[in-house]
Amino acid sequence: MLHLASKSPRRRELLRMLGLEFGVLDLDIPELPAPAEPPEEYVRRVAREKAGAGLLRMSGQPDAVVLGADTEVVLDGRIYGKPVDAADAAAMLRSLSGRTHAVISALSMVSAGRELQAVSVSEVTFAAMSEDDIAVYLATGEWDGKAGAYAIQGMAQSFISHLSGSHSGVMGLPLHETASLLRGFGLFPARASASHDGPEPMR
Ligand SMILES: Cc1cn([C@H]2C[C@H](O)[C@@H](COP(=O)(O)OP(=O)(O)OP(=O)(O)O)O2)c(=O)[nH]c1=O
Repeated sequence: MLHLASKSPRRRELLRMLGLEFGVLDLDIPELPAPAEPPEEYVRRVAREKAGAGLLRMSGQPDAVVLGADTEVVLDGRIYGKPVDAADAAAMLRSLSGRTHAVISALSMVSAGRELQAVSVSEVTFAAMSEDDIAVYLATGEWDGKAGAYAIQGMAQSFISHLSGSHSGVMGLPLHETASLLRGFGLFPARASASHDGPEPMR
């Protein structure tokens, strides 16, 4: 049985699109880069820690397969995680304004004795944002809980002028790579008996 080790409603919605049945594990994994830790290594490490903690939680079930994911925004080698408050979000948006940044999403899929990993890197270009634009965006609240203080699945599309890469990857769960890992575990495509409620609206 597949379990998604994530509190993120976006990851749940995206994984549902692949038509599999899965459980959800609510875990709290500390997210803090080590000094001088390269961004991609950090994102991989956190995804692996989430999956590993999920597997530990499922230790009574030897056939459990657990998926963990992590997403960070990276600009000039600096990692932008989830903003702590609106002022932090404003500072992030000012830094991203008028520039192209990377969004790195890492996946780790584990079972007892096996791990597969994948990484999706996308490039996102922001148009220049005025202080007014930033204030309007902050008022939507969309930035809360999102790496880099924006959500590509929402109003942020009004200032994203270019995306090169994976839309689902920027949202937190790159579905092409997820499907590849699931194939590696013999879980994709889903058997016809798996129920599929269909995608729900993005938030
Ligand atoms: C850049 C971007 C990020 N995000 C979200 C995806 C992730 O949920 C979040 C990055 O934080 P993460 O730490 O990757 O994930 P999370 O804390 O939300 O959930 P969990 O650790 O329990 O799996 O930012 C968007 O929804 N849209 C975007 O455009």
